Amino acid sequence: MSKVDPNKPIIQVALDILETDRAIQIAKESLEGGADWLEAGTPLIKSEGMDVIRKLREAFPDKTIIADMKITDTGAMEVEMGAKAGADIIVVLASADDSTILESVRAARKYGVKIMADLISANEPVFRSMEVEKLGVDYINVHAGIDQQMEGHDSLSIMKEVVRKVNIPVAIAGGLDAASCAEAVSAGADIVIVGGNIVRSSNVTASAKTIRGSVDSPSTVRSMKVSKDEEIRAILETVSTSNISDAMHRKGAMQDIFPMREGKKMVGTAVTVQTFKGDWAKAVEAIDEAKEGDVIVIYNGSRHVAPWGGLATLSCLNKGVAGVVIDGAVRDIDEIRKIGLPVFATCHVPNAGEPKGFGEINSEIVCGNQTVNPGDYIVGDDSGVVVIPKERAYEISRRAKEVEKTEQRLFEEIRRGATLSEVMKLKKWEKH
Ligand SMILES: O=C([C@H](O)CO)[C@H](O)[C@H](O)COP(=O)(O)O
Repeated sequence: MSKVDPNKPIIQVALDILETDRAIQIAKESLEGGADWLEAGTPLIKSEGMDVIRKLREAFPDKTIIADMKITDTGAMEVEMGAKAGADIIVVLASADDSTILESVRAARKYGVKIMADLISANEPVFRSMEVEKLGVDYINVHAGIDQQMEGHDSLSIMKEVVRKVNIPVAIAGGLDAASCAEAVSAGADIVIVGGNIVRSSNVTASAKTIRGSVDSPSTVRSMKVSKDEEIRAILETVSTSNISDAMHRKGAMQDIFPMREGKKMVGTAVTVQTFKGDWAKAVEAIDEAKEGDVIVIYNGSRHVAPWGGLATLSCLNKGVAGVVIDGAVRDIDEIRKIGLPVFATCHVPNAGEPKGFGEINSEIVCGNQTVNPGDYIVGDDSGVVVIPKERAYEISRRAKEVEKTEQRLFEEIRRGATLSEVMKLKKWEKH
């Protein structure tokens, strides 16, 4: 049961933005959507220093402001800094030494502010939550960090245990959306801390309103359980190959592979085919090996003889294959376009070669200068094709989604009249 006000859980919006002026604007839009508390996120504090707390205090004199300083040492000195800059609540890492937490609590009492202990990466988080309560902290935040979220961690199951063990208000953070906010509040969270799903959306006010609705009426929110593969595919359908390449530190794109028909998105898992110039047998046999939702990825290497054409494309359509990628040529381009299956290739040419039978299906290949293994996720769109190694598919798809959300907000700010370099403060962030 909530310890603050069971009928009105608090929405704390985490301003994980790098510039004060953008953070203030996003804070304003979040408040209009029903957010309650404003958090100067750790990246914002690192980028702008304590001045951002002063500016937030100036802009929002009546609002509760949290300084997410994640204090690890010199508790008294840092709490004093946060308090004097205007914060109401200061965040200390629960994994910090007891001496640091005690000093933070003592300083907080002296300056009339509160302490929130963040359980991010704490060993034995449930036990530590009881310890830090005894040390005098005012709030506990059960938190899956952003990097941890990308690998599939969430904080809900731990939070459910923590709320039963402590008597102080409990916050939860870590990639929360409307569904997980509702679940957290139903399980007893007093404060939901939401970053990306509010601050990086193109319509911050509408996103905050959606979260407000789910937090105030959690029983009306439905969540659907899906498999990891379904989750990965669903995310990949919504992001672009450029988002994915950004998420992979600007890697993963196949070279010299182009869509044979634009406007066709392709998402699937690889069936790989190693073929040889002038031989189309293995490429076509791979259609029988492929399952619904697979992408056939072929290395052929010839720009003059095509191992693929219209008949093979139609066979793929019948089997529910998601698309085809060929490091090499295709033919029957008019038929391929009519059939509508996404096909990506180096070029097109009328010659077909012969079905000789050399090569291999489902071994590691290199296609478009990228290594592809069977089962890797392959995404294609008008910009080209990217390969996501299957071992990192969940993480990369989540990171690509974050890239896409960040861009949505940048698009919105550019629509309002700024240029890209202005929004990104490009000069300031050039490498020195
Ligand atoms: O505290 C946070 C993180 O460690 C970066 O500073 C985030 O503010 C917190 O996780 C909430 O953000 P989302 O996970 O994006 O909702």
